[in-house]
Amino acid sequence: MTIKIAVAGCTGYAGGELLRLLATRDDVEIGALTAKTSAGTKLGQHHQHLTTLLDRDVLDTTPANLAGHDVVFLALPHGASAEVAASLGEDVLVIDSGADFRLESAQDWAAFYGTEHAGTWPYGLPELPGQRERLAGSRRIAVPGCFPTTITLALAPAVSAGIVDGHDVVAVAPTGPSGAGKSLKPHLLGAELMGSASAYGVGGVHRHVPEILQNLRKLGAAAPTLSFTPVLVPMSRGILATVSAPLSGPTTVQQVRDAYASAWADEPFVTLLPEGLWPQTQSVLGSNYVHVQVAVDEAANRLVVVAALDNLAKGTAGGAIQSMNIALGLPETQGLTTMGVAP
Ligand SMILES: NC(=O)C1=CN([C@@H]2O[C@H](COP(=O)(O)OP(=O)(O)OC[C@H]3O[C@@H](n4cnc5c(N)ncnc54)[C@H](OP(=O)(O)O)[C@@H]3O)[C@@H](O)[C@H]2O)C=CC1
Ligand SMILES: CC(=O)N[C@@H](CCC(=O)OP(=O)(O)O)C(=O)O
Repeated sequence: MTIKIAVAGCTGYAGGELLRLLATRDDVEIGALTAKTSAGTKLGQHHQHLTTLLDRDVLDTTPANLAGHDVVFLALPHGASAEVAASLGEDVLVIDSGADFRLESAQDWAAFYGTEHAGTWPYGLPELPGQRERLAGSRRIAVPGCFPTTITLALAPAVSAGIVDGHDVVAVAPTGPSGAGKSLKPHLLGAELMGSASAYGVGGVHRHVPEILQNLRKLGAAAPTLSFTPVLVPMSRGILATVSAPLSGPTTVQQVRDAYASAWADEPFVTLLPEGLWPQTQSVLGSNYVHVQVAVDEAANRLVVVAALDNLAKGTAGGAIQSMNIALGLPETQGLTTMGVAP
């Protein structure tokens, strides 16, 4: 069976990574590639690394251009997905990289995005309890944000096992500018970015806070609280999150390791590193893996977890393809790499 796919938002970073991962698959046919202001250009003008697709035309994002595909990936700015999705048949698998359909609470949506809530689709994080079953056969999938994937997975086994209860979670996460998309932003110009690290979205205002709390509740946390600080650093891709939370009771690091190893024994893309190895962004670049390491800070009585992923791979496009595989009944790992790129 050949799966005919379209990518709306093909000229952006997420669209480019989707195509990098999909173009080499024998079971995938690359159909329409669409955008907005770039319509009428060639894909090679935007993604010179996509060698076999350089001559492909970038079309306008219209219902007619997106018709006739088995899967349509939406890699559009927040707020643009609902209208496009509404024009696609219910039999078409629509996978949205944006935030529009991630949150269950319309109040949270209004508070953090300031527009009308479009709705809620099955959430594309298969590692959450029961989520593979929800994704199987689904025709609408909301891909998680890159920080929510990192921070949720960092804590998931600990919350599920009751090692922490999800209150007073503190997360600090350096990330690269590719997370902000390709459009021009003054604070992302090379001169401002190079050689400097800067916090942003400080004080509980980043829009990923409600999404992470929603995930922690799904893992069993009754009343989770989170203080989250993203930090922009000069590396093109990657997230390295350090997440800590108070221990529920006396716990050794071996007990924590056992809980993580057992929770992830069958997970294809999340792993607890061997003792002594701490996650590095470079080791997961281009791969769909999340690398995790744990420690117990006895003096502070806190669990400390460090997690690394590639925001464009497992954090967006790789996660989207993992969910597509599940939805279509394909092997979950098809077309996704486990090895990073180094040095
Ligand atoms: N970058 C990342 O690491 C992550 C991104 N995401 C999400 O993925 C989505 C895409 O992000 P990203 O690729 O970084 O963004 P970019 O800004 O790099 O790309 C946006 C794309 O959408 C197109 N576009 C913009 N407005 C419209 C519109 N109204 N109709 C049709 N096409 C439009 C642009 O086309 P044109 O060239 O014509 O302007 C471009 O192709 C966002 O919702 C983002 O939040 C999620 C997790 C991580
Ligand atoms: C550096 C930078 O700005 N990163 C982005 C990452 C967001 C993302 O990629 O996820 P969404 O799909 O929810 O936008 C940010 O912090 O908003």
